[in-house]
Amino acid sequence: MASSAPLVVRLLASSVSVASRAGKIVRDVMSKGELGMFQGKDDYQTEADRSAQRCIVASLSAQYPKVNIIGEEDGPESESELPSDWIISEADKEVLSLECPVNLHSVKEEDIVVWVDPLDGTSEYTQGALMLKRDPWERWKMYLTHPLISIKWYLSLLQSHYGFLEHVTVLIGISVNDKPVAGVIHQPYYKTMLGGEKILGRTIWGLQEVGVGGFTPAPPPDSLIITTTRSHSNPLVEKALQVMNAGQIVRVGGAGYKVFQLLEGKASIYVFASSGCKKWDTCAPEAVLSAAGGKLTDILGNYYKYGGSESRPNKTGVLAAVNDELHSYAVKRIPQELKDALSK
Ligand SMILES: Nc1ncnc2c1ncn2[C@@H]1O[C@H](COP(=O)(O)O)[C@@H](OP(=O)(O)O)[C@H]1O
Ligand SMILES: [Mg+2]
Ligand SMILES: [Mg+2]
Ligand SMILES: [Mg+2]
Repeated sequence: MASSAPLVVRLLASSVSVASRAGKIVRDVMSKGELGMFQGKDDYQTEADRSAQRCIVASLSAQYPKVNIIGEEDGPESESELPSDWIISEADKEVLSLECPVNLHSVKEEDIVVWVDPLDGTSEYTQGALMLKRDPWERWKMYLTHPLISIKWYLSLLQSHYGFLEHVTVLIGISVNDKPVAGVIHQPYYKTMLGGEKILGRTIWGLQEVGVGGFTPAPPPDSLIITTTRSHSNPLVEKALQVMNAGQIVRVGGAGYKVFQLLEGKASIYVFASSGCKKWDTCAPEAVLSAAGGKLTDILGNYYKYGGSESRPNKTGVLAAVNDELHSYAVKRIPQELKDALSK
């Protein structure tokens, strides 16, 4: 659909629509039960990661051919043709009607780099699958052959594995001149009940100077609650958590989901003192969080740059907070030797 809205607004509106379609692909791969998992360069990837990325990249590049789109999954190009319903040309109407910030009015396609993480939280996606995939008879056998496992314990295990799927997000971050200015976080397994019917998926978008939509942020918790990785910890990550003096540490998967935790008032600071996250993990979360009044940087307090030639790893970690005050508190608590260890 042709629209006279400025490019950044159109691209954000298209990204909102395509992120939902990618989220459906993620659910469909899980329902088929065959994840096609293999060990990529430095982490696992599944059929859902690959297919969701193909859907996003093909849809956006068809409409915005000169935009530089960088996705996480850079494996060999698939030979198979893309199903036609994976090419999305719709654009979210609410976003299309937004007032574009003045400094973004004249942005051209060549000035934009889009960072795509088709499935953030792959570890949680595969672990969520583990319990769902298992044959019900196999589950009963597991229960019957382990008399020490109570039904209550078993049900809570099942619940917690299914709960991991909520950590999965689809991330599309739009950067202009190195800076994330707009972004989309879509959560394919979020459940809402509408008139007795279960609706899956929700999307939050953020645009610089405009704010966020699709979701209403909640105030931060009264006490200091930190959110961090559940599957990629190491001694430096743990050290940085210890020094925060937090009342509670919540370990969840994915950079996108951790920013949801901040915006839902379930945590106030996100700390990850490790070089494991990449630009596609943080571009959309940074854009959305800053549009909501928060801040995402490395653990030294410096912003990352999102130009196309920047190195992919976020070498000096991630430190994000719901406001500037909590962000500076966290930067000050990180000891110099930890900052030095990551900067090496
Ligand atoms: N040590 C590491 N090696 C590889 N990827 C890492 C990593 N630490 C973090 N990441 C990536 O950063 C994202 C957030 O991690 P976490 O859930 O641990 O906070 C995940 O993205 P993906 O799931 O998209 O690969 C994860 O793979
Ligand atoms: Mg990955
Ligand atoms: Mg990721
Ligand atoms: Mg990913």
